[in-house]
Amino acid sequence: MFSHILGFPRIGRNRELKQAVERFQRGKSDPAALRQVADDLKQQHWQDQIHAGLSLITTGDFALYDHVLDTLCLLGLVPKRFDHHKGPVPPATYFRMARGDRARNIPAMEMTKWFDTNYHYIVPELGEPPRLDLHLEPMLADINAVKALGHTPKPVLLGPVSLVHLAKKLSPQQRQNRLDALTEAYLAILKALGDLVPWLQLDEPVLALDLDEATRETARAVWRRLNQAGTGPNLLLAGYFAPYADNRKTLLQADFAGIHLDLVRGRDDLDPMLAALPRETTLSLGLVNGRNIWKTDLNDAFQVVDNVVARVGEQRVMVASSCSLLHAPIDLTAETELDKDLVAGMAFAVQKCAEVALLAHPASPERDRMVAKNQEDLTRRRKAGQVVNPEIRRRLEQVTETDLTRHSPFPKRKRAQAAGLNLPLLPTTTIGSFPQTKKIRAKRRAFKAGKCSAGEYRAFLEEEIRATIQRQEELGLDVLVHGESERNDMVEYFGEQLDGFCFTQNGWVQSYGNRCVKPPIIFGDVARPNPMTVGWMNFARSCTNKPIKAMLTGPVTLLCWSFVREDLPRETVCRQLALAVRDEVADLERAGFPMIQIDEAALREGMPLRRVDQNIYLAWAVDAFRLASAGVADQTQIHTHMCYSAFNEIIEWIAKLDADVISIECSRGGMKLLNAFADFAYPNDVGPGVYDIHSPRVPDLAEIVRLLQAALQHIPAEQLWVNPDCGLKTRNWDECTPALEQMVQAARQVRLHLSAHPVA
Ligand SMILES: Nc1nc2c(c(=O)[nH]1)N[C@@H](CNc1ccc(C(=O)N[C@@H](CCC(=O)N[C@@H](CCC(=O)N[C@@H](CCC(=O)O)C(=O)O)C(=O)O)C(=O)O)cc1)CN2
Ligand code: MET
Ligand SMILES: [Zn+2]
Repeated sequence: MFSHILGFPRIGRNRELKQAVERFQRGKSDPAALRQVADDLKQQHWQDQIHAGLSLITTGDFALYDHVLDTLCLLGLVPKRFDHHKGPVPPATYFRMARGDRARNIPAMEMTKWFDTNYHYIVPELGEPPRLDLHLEPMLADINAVKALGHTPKPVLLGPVSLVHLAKKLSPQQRQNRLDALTEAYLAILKALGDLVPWLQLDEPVLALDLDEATRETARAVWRRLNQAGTGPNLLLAGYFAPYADNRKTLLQADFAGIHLDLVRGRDDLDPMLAALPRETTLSLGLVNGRNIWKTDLNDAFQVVDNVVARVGEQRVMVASSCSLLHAPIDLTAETELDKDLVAGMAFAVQKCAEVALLAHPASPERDRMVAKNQEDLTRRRKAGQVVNPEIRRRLEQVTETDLTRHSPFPKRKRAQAAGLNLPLLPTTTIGSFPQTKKIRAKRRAFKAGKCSAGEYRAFLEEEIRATIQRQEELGLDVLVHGESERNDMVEYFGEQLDGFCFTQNGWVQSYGNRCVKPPIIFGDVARPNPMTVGWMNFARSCTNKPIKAMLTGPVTLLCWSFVREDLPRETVCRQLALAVRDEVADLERAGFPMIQIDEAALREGMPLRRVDQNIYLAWAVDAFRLASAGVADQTQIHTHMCYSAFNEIIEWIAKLDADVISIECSRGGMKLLNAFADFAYPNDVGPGVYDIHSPRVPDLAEIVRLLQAALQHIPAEQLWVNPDCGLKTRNWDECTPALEQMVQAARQVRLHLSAHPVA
């Protein structure tokens, strides 16, 4: 029986990739040095898979920045503005596509969420007629490298249907035309692969989405053509993150030699798939969860494998991870500080490879022993301390609708807040974080390593906060923030102060390009033993007479950006988090903070991919936000923030959050997002981002004025706030100071214009 994973994490055990990419971007290394790091990492990942005992070794899953960007480069699909004509895309151009170019004033390609994960991909631009120019050398080199190790490579390629579906908006004709061209390109790839490898994994993650009949029809035609190529490897179609559900029929009609099932998210697919499976088709059983850090229940998994083998025969079964392991940290053995009972229940990428390999073993005493050990480990984890907190469970039972509802409706609150705050029209503010400089990170590392005392660390951060506030005063911003310099990450920082969480030392996961996160682990009931932010906020307030907006992360985002226990419904864990945030909000209000921002950056991302599941999620997610935020008096202004959010379909739910002010990412889309707000007559205040913080490029005054004027077409001036798209932690001061100067200047200019031309 074949065993394989859908992809391995790319960053390296010690984030070698991040360091190498940053060195290259700073001009401190050359393409050869960068390539050497990439080659070493790939070798390591193959060795990890070989060592685990997997029978197919995955290639083509590595990327220096993003795998969608790599696919575009493999196909030669470089947008015109990057001025690349023919030949392999050099690294400098590759990174320019991802990050833009400040010196040459070339905007970056867009980046957005990869399905419902915290990974971000580069959005393909296929608006210009494609000039396909295949560069298969890296793909073939990897295949040959694995062969040279004496193993069977299984290359992965993002499929044409998904590539076009994920691209920036195309007309139906453009879509068809691009698909036709891509199909030819993929046929050429199959031809080039010939009989070099037995399988090619063709990823078509769009199968996790609700597709209309026309899209399915086109997809089927494309896939059939690839499958009828008559040359090249067998195609193993891989979808993941949701059941295929009503896309199943299309898939079955496309003649794939193999079909992968995500049996973590799509267990319901299994029986109907078995019932309808063509006689020759191989099934890949995705039994090991690529999205979480808990061990697989091997007893349960073997039952599935044994059943399927009994039905279709061993020859036609593979075992696999549910999706790519990109979303998991790399190696549990690096974690020496975690509670041993909890560790007994965990598996990171390397351990998951071993689980998959084991699942391909035929029944034997050895296998029985491994399963027994697995069951013992799972029991040990279940019994680990602190899992149940009776007080929290009691409090949650007592929550009523009143706890989820503000005292007065928004118009009345708005008057009460205006009286206390005295802000100008179009108030200017930021989203919370200011640059996390090397200096700040180095100090935190020294503190965590015991090389700097708590007092020294505190004094250092207070100086950072004081300086950040002074800079904001100099910039003339209306509502100030403390800058978040004390936070390693907006989720990890709160997790560290809550019961029920534990932390890895090195459990990094790629979020985009060189940026990684270290998601905390929620293993037990969540409770907040002490205030988490009040001390820093008080200090910030002592530095200025201007209003300070206190800064929290909301319950849904804490949930989505953590690894979560699986013995309670997510909804319940989320409500526990909401209670903890609610207590913090109450403490901040009592301490006299009239503005509190509760970030829900992940609210949209956490939405299930299938429409049938969405309303259930949105209902509990919105309730969790309300539970966290609604306990305050009318005068207290609740802000929230969301990034990368396609809101059009969920605007009613956004309104139900009933935040007094919402700031959202908008600038790259030229305020198009605001159509939804205008069409729905969104009642509360809105701060559409007017400055793209994801690029080092500094916007000019006219550009921001234009965006503000566009926003005023949709949102009445009385409801409009002025702010960047997101936090500034990834920028440096040289980038964000001039950008914020322009932003404040633009707000002043538009205010003047409004007072000279009052709207009737
Ligand atoms: N969880 C989460 N998800 C998110 C976001 C977010 O902010 N958090 N933002 C959106 C975009 N995604 C992002 C993800 C990560 C980063 C980011 O800046 N990550 C940092 C790491 C942040 C961190 O946790 N830093 C720690 C540890 C830093 C570190 O690496 N320290 C070095 C030393 C640092 C030095 O001397 O330079 C070391 O230990 O070796 C800290 O500050 O304490 C990075 O990759 O560089 C930004 C945006 C969406 N998803
Ligand atoms: C990813 S959303 C970021 C919100 C947070 N308050 C910040 O400014 O960094
Ligand atoms: Zn954001």
